[in-house]
Amino acid sequence: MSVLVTGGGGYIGSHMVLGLVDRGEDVVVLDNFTTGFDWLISPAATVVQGDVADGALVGKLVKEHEVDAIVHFAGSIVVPDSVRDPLGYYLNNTARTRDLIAAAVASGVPRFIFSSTAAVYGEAGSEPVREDARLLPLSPYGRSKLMSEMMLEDASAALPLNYAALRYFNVAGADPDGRSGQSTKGATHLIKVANEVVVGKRPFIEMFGTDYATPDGTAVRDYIHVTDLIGAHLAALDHLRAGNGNLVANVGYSRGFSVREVLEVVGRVSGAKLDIRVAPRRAGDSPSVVADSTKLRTSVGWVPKHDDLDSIVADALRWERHLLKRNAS
Ligand SMILES: NC(=O)c1ccc[n+]([C@@H]2O[C@H](COP(=O)([O-])OP(=O)(O)OC[C@H]3O[C@@H](n4cnc5c(N)ncnc54)[C@H](O)[C@@H]3O)[C@@H](O)[C@H]2O)c1
Ligand SMILES: O=c1ccn([C@@H]2O[C@H](COP(=O)(O)OP(=O)(O)O[C@H]3O[C@H](CO)[C@H](O)[C@H](O)[C@H]3O)[C@@H](O)[C@H]2O)c(=O)[nH]1
Repeated sequence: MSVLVTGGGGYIGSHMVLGLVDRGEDVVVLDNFTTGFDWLISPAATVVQGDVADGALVGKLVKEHEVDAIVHFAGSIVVPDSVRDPLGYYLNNTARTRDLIAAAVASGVPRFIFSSTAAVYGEAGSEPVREDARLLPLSPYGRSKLMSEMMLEDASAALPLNYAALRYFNVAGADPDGRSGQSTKGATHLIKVANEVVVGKRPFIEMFGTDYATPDGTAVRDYIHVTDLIGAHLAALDHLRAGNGNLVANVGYSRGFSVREVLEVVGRVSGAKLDIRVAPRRAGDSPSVVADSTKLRTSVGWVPKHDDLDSIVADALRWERHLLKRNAS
C-alpha cells in the first residue's frame, strides 16, 4: 500500500512526504516541477515527473504502487496571478483536478485529500470563520479551489470515493529538523519575502495596504506552521482509512496577526532592521481571514505543536539561510 502525493516537490507537498516517510509509509510523488524541485523530496519516496491530468500515468502508478490514497497538493497558488490569468488557474486547479479525481475513481482509489484554502471564504463576515460561513471567494484562485471542493462533494455522493478538503489558512515555517522549507523562486508570501530581505536577497519589503478596517490598518491572517498542517493531513488520512466519512475542515490556529505585527516579529527574531515601504492594496486580498479550527480539533483530534509565530519565523529563517548557502555552493 502507498500514498500518491501530487505536488510532492513543492513547499507543502515535500513536508507531507517527510511526514508520511517518518511514520513508515510508502510514498509516490507525481510532480511536473513547474514550481517544485526534485531535491526537496525525501530520497525514501519514488518520484515521477508528469502532470496530474495524465490519467493513464496516474492509473499506472496506482496499480504499480497499490495506492490507497491520493493527497493532492499540485496546483497554482498565487492570488494576484490568478486575477491576471484566471483561465490558467481554472485549467491547472479546477480542470486538472477533475481529471485527477476521474483517474482516482477509474483506478479504484477510495480516498482523496485535497488542498483547499481559506480563500474560499473571501469576506466571510464574522470571525473566526467556521466551515459553514458564506463561501464568496474574492479571487479566481479561491473560486478555482471552491469548484474543486464541489466536484469532490458531487463525485463522492455518486461514486465510491471518500474525501477530505482541508482549507489551509496561511502556511509558513519550515521543517524544524531543517530537511525542507519554502524554496519557490520569486515567492510572494509575506514571511518568505521578509526573510529574503533579512538574508539580503531583496532590498526591501512592501506592505500592501495600510487602510484596511483592522486594528492597525494592515491585513490580518492566521499563520500556521507547515509541520502542524502536515499533522492535520496525517490525521485526516487516518480518519478516512478508519471509514469515518468525508471531512471539510479549516486548518489554522484561530488567531490572527497583522502584516505590521508579522514584520515586527521578523525584525525581532532576526535582529535585522527591515526596509519596509508602504504600498497600495494588492488585488484579490481579503482584509482579514482567521480560522475557527474547532471542527478539525474535535473530529480528528488534531493538536497543534508549533503554535508560536516566533518559532514559525525562526524555522523559516533557518531554511532561508540554508538556501543561501546551498545556492552559493
Ligand atoms: N502556501 C500556502 O499558504 C497555501 C495556502 C492554502 C492552500 N495552499 C495549497 O496547497 C497546495 C500546495 O501549495 P505549495 O505552497 O506547496 O505550492 P508549491 O508551488 O510549492 O507546490 C505546488 C507543486 O505542484 C506542482 N504542480 C503544479 N501544477 C502541477 C500539475 N498540473 N501536475 C503536476 N504537478 C504540478 C509544482 O511543480 C509544485 O511542486 C496548493 O494546492 C495550494 O493551493 C497553499
Ligand atoms: O510582500 C508582501 C507579501 C504579502 N503582504 C501581505 O501579507 C498578507 C499575506 O499575504 P501572503 O501572500 O503571504 O498570503 P495570502 O493571504 O495572500 O495567501 C495565502 O493564503 C491564502 C489563504 O488565506 C491562499 O491559500 C494562498 O494560496 C496563499 O498564498 C496579505 O495581506 C498581503 O497583501 C505584504 O504586505 N507584502
